[in-house]
Order: sequence, then structure tokens, then C-alpha cells
Amino acid sequence: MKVGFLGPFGTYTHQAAYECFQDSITYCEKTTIADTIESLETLDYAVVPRENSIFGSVVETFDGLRSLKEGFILGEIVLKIQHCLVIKKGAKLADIDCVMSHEQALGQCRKFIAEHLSSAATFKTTSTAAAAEAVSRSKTLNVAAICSKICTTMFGNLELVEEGIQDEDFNYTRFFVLGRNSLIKPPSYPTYPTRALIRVTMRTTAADSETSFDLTEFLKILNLSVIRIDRRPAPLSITFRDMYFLELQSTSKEDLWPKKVEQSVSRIRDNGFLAESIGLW
Ligand SMILES: O=C(O)C(=O)Cc1ccccc1
Repeated sequence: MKVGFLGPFGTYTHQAAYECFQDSITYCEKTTIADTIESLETLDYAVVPRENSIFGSVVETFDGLRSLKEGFILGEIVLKIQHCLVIKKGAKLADIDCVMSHEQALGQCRKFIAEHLSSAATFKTTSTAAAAEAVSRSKTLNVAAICSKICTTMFGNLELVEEGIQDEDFNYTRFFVLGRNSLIKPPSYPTYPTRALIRVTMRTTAADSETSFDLTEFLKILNLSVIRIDRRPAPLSITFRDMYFLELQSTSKEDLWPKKVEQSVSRIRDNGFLAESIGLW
């Protein structure tokens, strides 16, 4: 069995994947979140960050889920995130004029950057560990990375400046575990799933192109408990036609939940929406 994750080794996503699969699987590094989701065409599982308690939803993940065909969400992992500022051995904080990291990490450490690196430019990398690797390989001493502590031992020539630099102590990221289909089950898949993710857009015809999505009407038809709503532009859509992702929660531990979700999705379809369940865990 193989799992794709946002790489390289040393990312938070790698930690999340390890928490789920331990030593039972082969880990395959992917360069971007989009590549990780697409890796489900050839791999068994994929792990991607879903949202952070300081910086919110991970846009690239939802953009990948817009066109998800084969994959299915089968679990979640929550990690406490402690970011570190890392420089090259021999560098001085005063000489740093560029701080690199994944946009989530840069967004979670805005106060620290404003206070201690106010004149440095920020540079987005594909992941936190990719930033650590770039600093480690850099020929100059003016760059820093925001990453997990483990990166200081994984990549050579790095020095830890400060640990716990995120804006709030309370900093958690939730990751999705996806399988290549809904039948394959990751370790510790619950006997009675209690969550679901559905993806929905208005059906588009030339005649109704002015009709907007009426959320109230939609939620009435859905008639299930909604705990999160994310919204992204629908792929190849007319202007401002959106795709909604609704995370649902069962109100009791019951074996009827998959059936309830399925019935709700068909009700939504009967009412002219394009709807699919893309996760159950
Ligand atoms: O870049 C990483 O290490 C990731 O796994 C994405 C991410 C970035 C910041 C917080 C949580 C996850």
C-alpha cells in the first residue's frame, strides 16, 4: 500500500500521515497539494491539510477537491502545530531579508514576522519542509524558514532561532485522509462514521444563468446538521457560480448515517442541484 503526502519528508502533512499509517505503508512525497490529490490515480491513499485554527481553510485543498473524481475522504487527523524560525548556521537574525514557508505557516506567524522580521520579504514555498530544504541549500545567509522542529535535524546546516512562533499558542491543523475509492479503508476507520463532506453547485443552463444559489432553501432540503461550509468558484463556471463544500455531522452514533447522507444527496439532486458525497468517516 502507498500513501501520497505533501512533501518533502518533514512536513506537518507527513507527521499527520504517519499518525494514521505508522510503519504499515510506503510514503510517497508529492510536491504540491494538487499533485498529492492527483496521486490517488496511482496510489491507495493521500493526506492533505484541510484547515487551521488560526488561518482557516486550505484553499489549494478545496481547489483540488473541486475536480476530485476517484478519491474519497475517509478520515481526519488533527495535529497541534508549533512553528519554528530556522536559519542557516552562522547567519544572524538581523541579516535576514527573506522568510520562506508554506502560505499557511506564513499566515499563522504574521505577528512574529511583523515584530521580528518587519523588513524581510515573505516568499511562499510549496511546503514548510521545502522552505527548510531551500535554506539548508542556500549559498547565502540572508534567508530563513518557518517549519517544524524536526526539519532542523533532517536538513543540514540549520539552526533553530525560536520555537512556538505562531500567533496563538492554540494552533491546530486538521488533515483529510483520502482513499482512492470509498471501499478501501484506512486503519482505525470507525465502525459507525459520523461525518460526511458533500460538494454541491446549482445546475447551470443558459436560461437560469442569473439565478443565484439560495443557501436557506438548500439547507432546508438538505435537512442534516452542517458544521462547516467552504466555498470556491465552480470549475469552468459562469461568473460567480460557486461550488459549496458542506461538512456534515451525525447527531447520534448510528449505522443509518451513510443512508441518511445518500438520501439527502438524492433529495438535493431532485431539486435541481449538482450534488455528490465525497467523504464519509
Ligand atoms: O507545509 C507543510 O508542512 C504542510 O503540511 C502544510 C501545513 C503548513 C502549515 C501548517 C499546517 C500544515
